[in-house]
Amino acid sequence: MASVGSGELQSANIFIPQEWSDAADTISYDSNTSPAPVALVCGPKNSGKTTLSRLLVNVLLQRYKKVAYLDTDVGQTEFTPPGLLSLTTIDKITSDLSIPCLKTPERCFFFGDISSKRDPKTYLACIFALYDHYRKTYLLSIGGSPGNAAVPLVINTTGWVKGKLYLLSNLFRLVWSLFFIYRICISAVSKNLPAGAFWLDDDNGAVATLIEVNSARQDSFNRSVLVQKDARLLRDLRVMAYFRQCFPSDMKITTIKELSRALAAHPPYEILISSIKIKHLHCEVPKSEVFYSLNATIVGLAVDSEDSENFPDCVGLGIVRAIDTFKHVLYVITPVPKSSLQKVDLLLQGFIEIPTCLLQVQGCTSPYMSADVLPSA
Ligand SMILES: Nc1ncnc2c1ncn2[C@@H]1O[C@H](COP(=O)(O)OP(=O)(O)OP(=O)(O)O)[C@@H](O)[C@H]1O
Repeated sequence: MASVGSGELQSANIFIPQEWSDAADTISYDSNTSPAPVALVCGPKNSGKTTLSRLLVNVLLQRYKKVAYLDTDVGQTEFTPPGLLSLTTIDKITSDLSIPCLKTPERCFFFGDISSKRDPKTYLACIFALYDHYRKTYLLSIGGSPGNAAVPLVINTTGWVKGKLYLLSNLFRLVWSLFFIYRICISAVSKNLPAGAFWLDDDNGAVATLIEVNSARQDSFNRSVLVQKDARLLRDLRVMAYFRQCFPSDMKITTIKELSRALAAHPPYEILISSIKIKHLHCEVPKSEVFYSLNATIVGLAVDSEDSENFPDCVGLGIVRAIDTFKHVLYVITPVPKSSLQKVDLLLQGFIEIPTCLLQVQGCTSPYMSADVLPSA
């Protein structure tokens, strides 16, 4: 396959400095080794980790048919709505490095929060389960053979802030087949991750190559800086883009008001309460309050694992539209296809919320969005 360098992969509003290009090309020069490379991108919040990860995926797709992407950034997810930890395979180069797009992950868990803070143990365990899935599917079964059959892995991490070093170090240690660690730095040294292989114990030999690059954005003094973004707004947009998928793409929904009304009018799925389990993550809810807490919220639609050691697979998100306690039925809106929905037997509730802007549309009465639609508890 003819190869173009990473320089040719940049998009209009994204600037790829030479340093980034060279760093990204390293992964493809060294890719003749077996097994396929595993690269992890880390650095401070808003330093460009996601943008660099997308560039790495594009560079790898010039050499490999498929690239796996392990998204550990629950607050700013790449291919899913927020609150999910996922492993996705990609087979097409992204033409615009500045925008995320929704994709159906190969494996996905509902973590149910936008940060690992509340439950770092479960967070790391989910990531390890996803990595293990990658390892068993793509490293062990194919024998790690180089070439088109091999599937490299890019891991994007959550923005590093002081106090979270143990979490990142543990994550690095879990992923034993790491080849490259891309560490993005900014000029304000105190905000950077410690230099060198900070995650290794003294007696643990370093195997991964550490590649340090500066953030691409510079101020007028040529200092590498962070680009602030409105994380909450971006999360709300991802949730709305996700539920927009409930409707055909040619249906005219261009404003929040139109989406809100379309969701209010959308026929929900009926789920018999007796056919599912309900689990609240990160908090305990008294039995008598379970339905009150579920009503008009976002839930993870999951398939309970028979093996209690495993996390339940999540097939997507749903909005609990209403609950009829007399009929023992839950009404759920979701873009998940019926075939996948039939396997769902567990609803997971966390802290992922319906965007306020969707609930506050003029003419709709929150949380039911409009009158005369469905009975509720
Ligand atoms: N090379 C670049 N050229 C232009 N803009 C960039 C570049 N790198 C990052 N940005 C912009 O900076 C902002 C932060 O980038 P990005 O989302 O990649 O950072 P991040 O480190 O992944 O953030 P987070 O810590 O929230 O996960 C975005 O608006 C992005 O478009």
